[in-house]
Amino acid sequence: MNALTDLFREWIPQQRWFGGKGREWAGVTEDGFFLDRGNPVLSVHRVRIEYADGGRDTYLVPLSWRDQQSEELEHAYIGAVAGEGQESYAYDAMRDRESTAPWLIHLANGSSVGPMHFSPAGEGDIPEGLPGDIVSTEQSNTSLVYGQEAIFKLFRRLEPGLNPDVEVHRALRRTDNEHIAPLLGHVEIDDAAGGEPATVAMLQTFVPNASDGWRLATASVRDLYAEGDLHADEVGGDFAADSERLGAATASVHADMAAVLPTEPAAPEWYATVARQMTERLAAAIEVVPQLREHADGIREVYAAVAGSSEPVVRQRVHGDLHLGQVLRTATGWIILDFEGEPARPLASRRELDSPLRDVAGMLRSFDYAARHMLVEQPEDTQRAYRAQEWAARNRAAYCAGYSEASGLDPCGDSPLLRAFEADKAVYECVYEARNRPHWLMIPLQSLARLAGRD
Ligand SMILES: Nc1ncnc2c1ncn2[C@@H]1O[C@H](COP(=O)(O)OP(=O)(O)O)[C@@H](O)[C@H]1O
Ligand SMILES: O=P(O)(O)O[C@H]1O[C@H](CO)[C@@H](O[C@H]2O[C@H](CO)[C@@H](O)[C@H](O)[C@H]2O)[C@H](O)[C@H]1O
Repeated sequence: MNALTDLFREWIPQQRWFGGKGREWAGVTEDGFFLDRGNPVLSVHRVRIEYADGGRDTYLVPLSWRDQQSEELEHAYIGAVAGEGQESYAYDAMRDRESTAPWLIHLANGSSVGPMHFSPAGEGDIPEGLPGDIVSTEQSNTSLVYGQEAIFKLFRRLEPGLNPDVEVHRALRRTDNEHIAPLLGHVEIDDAAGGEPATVAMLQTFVPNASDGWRLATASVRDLYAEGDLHADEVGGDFAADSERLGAATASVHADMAAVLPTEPAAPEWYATVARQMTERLAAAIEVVPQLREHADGIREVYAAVAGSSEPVVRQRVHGDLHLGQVLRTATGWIILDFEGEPARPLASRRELDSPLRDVAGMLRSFDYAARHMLVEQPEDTQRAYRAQEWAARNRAAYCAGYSEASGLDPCGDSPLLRAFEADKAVYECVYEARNRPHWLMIPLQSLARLAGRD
């Protein structure tokens, strides 16, 4: 019979949200408590993993329990564990609709259950009583949608401190910004050793009838590829007007973040610090993606230009991982989601003040991705590569124009900082792709060749 930790050892590495793929496990321990003793029973487990490389992570895993195996729940089945006198069958509670209601009930009541504390953001706007359905585009976290009204995001990897997604959305509630989805509540868990609590989850208003930017942008790229003789501005699916509106939405959210959260003019030494941090990240990335070595000198030069720069920068809180998959287009405009920053970075660094150009660079990278991801299958098709370049250039320019019009600041002039942020993001993407989608690694690698001036 399995011990729970044996099940976790087998099951967790296969999960999309697990960020330690490829790392050997040296040990695993868990502690759990019951969040709901109804039928099914819902338990929550903190799973502490020690890696052979000396690193550690703690993941949060909610389980639902049945006395008998259920055919209907086969997709969520994890394994059998010896219980008191009989076996119990463990299921992934986020994929078991019948065990999704307690999260909202506890949030509406502002309960504390064991080490877990539920905090509603306002009065009476939590749709308790509805079951939640898992969002199929599961990424670093796991989300449940409750009846098109609210979306509950479970942060899988626990870190001490308030998650920036909760922190920023909570601050932005005061601004009524029309480009974000309002926060409805959040959940924290105490640290067993008496440290700061970790953020476990957040609940947000669900944005109905929306399409994400990645889907829309890639549909536009497909339209362009289908029309062999036309330019990006001549085909039906031109995306430039949307890119421009997206630029304006980004500027509006940046302005409100600066209004309600701290800001600070960059000190002269900030530029050198940023350049050093990016250089260090490159060195670490080369260990994971040796193909980066070929471009390393050029990239270091791009970073060195920042160290000597005096571009005026007011540092502020930023999104930190802005890309087309993080924005939703509704009938009236764009909504920006997911302010938790790059999931692989330590929380403290994701909460640091930064230049808003960090986000602009993220979105510019995303236009590049949208244009080029269909070249992965046809790397030799130079005509398509040319057209991809044309689409990316048109939409990047439109995004910058929208940002500039809304903020009065052109983010995309000849800026060493912007270029370096693009390179830094592409280095991050190389590591991300090598770990998650190796066949897409060529997308950021080719961009780095261009940014580093070798292509
Ligand atoms: N407020 C919302 N309204 C509608 N859909 C949402 C909302 N928040 C997130 N989503 C959907 O859920 C997906 C994952 O959400 P996201 O916050 O980006 O999680 P992750 O951190 O796992 O990437 C998004 O791509 C989006 O399609
Ligand atoms: O949405 P997440 O917070 O999980 O972000 C991670 O996954 C993204 C992939 O979905 C990754 O984004 C990269 O791929 C996108 C296309 O799928 C592309 O639009 C982005 O520009 C590119 O960076 C993101 O970097 C990662 O943090």
